[in-house]
Amino acid sequence: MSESIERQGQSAVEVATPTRTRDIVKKYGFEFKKSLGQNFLIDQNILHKIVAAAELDGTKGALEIGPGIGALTQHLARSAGRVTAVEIDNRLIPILRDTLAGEANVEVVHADVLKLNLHELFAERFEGLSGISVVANLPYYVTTPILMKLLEERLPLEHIVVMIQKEVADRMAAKPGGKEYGSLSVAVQYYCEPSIVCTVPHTVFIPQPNVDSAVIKLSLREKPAVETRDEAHFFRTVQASFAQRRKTLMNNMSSWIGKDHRETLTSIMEGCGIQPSRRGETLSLEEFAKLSAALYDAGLGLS
Ligand SMILES: C[S@@+](CC[C@H](N)C(=O)[O-])C[C@H]1O[C@@H](n2cnc3c(N)ncnc32)[C@H](O)[C@@H]1O
Repeated sequence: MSESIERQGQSAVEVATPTRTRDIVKKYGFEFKKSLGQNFLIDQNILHKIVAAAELDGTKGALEIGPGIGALTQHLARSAGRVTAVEIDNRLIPILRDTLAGEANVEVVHADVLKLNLHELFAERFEGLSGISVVANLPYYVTTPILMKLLEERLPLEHIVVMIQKEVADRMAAKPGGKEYGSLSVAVQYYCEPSIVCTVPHTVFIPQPNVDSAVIKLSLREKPAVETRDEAHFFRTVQASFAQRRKTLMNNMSSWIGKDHRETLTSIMEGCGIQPSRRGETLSLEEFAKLSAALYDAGLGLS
């Protein structure tokens, strides 16, 4: 269900102002769908910050997920060599045809990004460019599945700069020791170096969401932050360590591996320099990697 629209020239009118956005919405009789996370940005300042963080230039490609009526797309078109914007809502396709009428380097693809073969899309759209980044104001209901798809599919990305719910951004960037640090922090930091670009009040959207937002920049590492014996085992170890946050590492590990292995687990943890009485939320990525490798070598938690 993919449909492409190539554009010619340069559009002059900014989409992301309160008046222009309201005019477009009225002109097309567009009704926002909460179920698709439709909150459109109306603040030029924030758009400039998002685009600046992505470090684009004419040799780079940008993938936008969910262009809406084209507020961010316009800015990307001016900064990147090529832009591909993937939008799920067919009612927005004719609107984008108008608002992006001037942008020669933009292609709109009508699809659900979660169902799209992004490797194929990248080969078709971004071949020959010097780098590709994802830049988006993400629909909040699918933020984590979208980001995990981008990371787990090992797409050749430089940066992911996305507006997401502030609470989720804080969890992604959290360091060990706090209540925000969890398996999402470990998964994101395994693949990327995260930094919060700015926090964003709910007043810069139409309609306004119920939560505050943040722009987070995830710079992809050349190789994962830690070495693992087996990646899937590493992530299973992390999941198990956070299974019940109030429990000690020992209790979480023995629920996963089996109560009859408590002695072995004690000596494995101590061998890694990790006190069994610690909680999962205090372990660094390096410690999770050490623990996973030792369990793996002992044949524990393999399936
Ligand atoms: C938060 S709005 C952002 C709109 C625009 N980029 C802006 O900043 O004003 C999220 C957009 O993602 C689209 N969307 C939601 N789920 C999607 C999916 N699975 N694949 C592609 N686009 C999706 C929505 O229709 C909406 O246009």
